[in-house]
Amino acid sequence: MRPTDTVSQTQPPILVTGAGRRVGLHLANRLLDDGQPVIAHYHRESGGIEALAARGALTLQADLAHAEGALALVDAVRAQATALRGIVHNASAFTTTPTEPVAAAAMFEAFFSIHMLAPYLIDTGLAGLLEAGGTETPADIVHITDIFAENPRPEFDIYCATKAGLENLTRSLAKRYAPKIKVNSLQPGPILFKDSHTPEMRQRVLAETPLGREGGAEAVYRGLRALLDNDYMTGTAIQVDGGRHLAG
Ligand SMILES: NC(=O)C1=CN([C@@H]2O[C@H](COP(=O)(O)OP(=O)(O)OC[C@H]3O[C@@H](n4cnc5c(N)ncnc54)[C@H](OP(=O)(O)O)[C@@H]3O)[C@@H](O)[C@H]2O)C=CC1
Ligand SMILES: Nc1nc2c(c(=O)[nH]1)N=C([C@H](O)[C@@H](O)CO)CN2
Repeated sequence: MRPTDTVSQTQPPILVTGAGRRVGLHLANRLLDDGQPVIAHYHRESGGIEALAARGALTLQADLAHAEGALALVDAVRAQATALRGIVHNASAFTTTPTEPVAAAAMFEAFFSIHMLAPYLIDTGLAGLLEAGGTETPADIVHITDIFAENPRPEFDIYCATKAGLENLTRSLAKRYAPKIKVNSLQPGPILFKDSHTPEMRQRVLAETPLGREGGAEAVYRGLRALLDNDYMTGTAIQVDGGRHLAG
């Protein structure tokens, strides 16, 4: 754990996990653009995380593939902040399931930890800071899942199953923490392809997407804003997918 700065006292910060690159980095930067203090969790060092620190974000490293990493992150946040405006669970791993059983088992343990156990330990461990925000507006927990949590793709069965578990935790924690904390999920679709996606793979995905294009990280930020700015939503999900969930 390496805190690199103190947290601004203007208003309670929002913790964003997996903020070192891609969507998580974009969410952290856009929250800072909006004057919202940020605690940026990261896994591996990156230029993006250094830039967030230079913008005043508190940056904290943790490997969420193990419970100890999540528990250490909770301790580090509690040592640096007396209240939180929100938590955005963006950290995730994404790959097809190996055919070899031992490798599949190891992946299941890691994906269960990253997608379910770490969010659960962080949400329950930091609920007191969320409730200490001191305003009438409920604090926010946002779980970033996937449209395929509802209708899985078998080649990604472990990824989809653990994301589905996070969806279910969204509803349990929404019941548990109301009215002081809202708990909702964002279900992205084709937001940002990886370099490993071939042109054929991209074309196949976009052919199943009514709006016909990649959404981009800003589409996820607009979904996050919709949840943060609405004090009458909890236990629900917003699909940010260009309509791909309609593909069946
Ligand atoms: N991109 C897309 O089209 C879609 C994305 N989503 C979801 O949106 C979110 C953001 O997507 P995207 O930016 O593409 O995700 P990425 O896979 O590019 O990044 C996820 C983040 O999680 C971090 N992470 C991975 N493993 C660990 C670990 N063991 N401990 C802690 N952090 C870890 C990564 O850090 P590092 O790289 O340093 O390991 C990275 O910062 C994810 O939850 C994803 O499942 C859902 C559907 C579509
Ligand atoms: N953690 C991640 N989850 C997902 C990613 C990703 O890059 N990282 N990407 C996808 C796919 O691009 C999919 O949405 C389009 O085929 C899904 N989840």
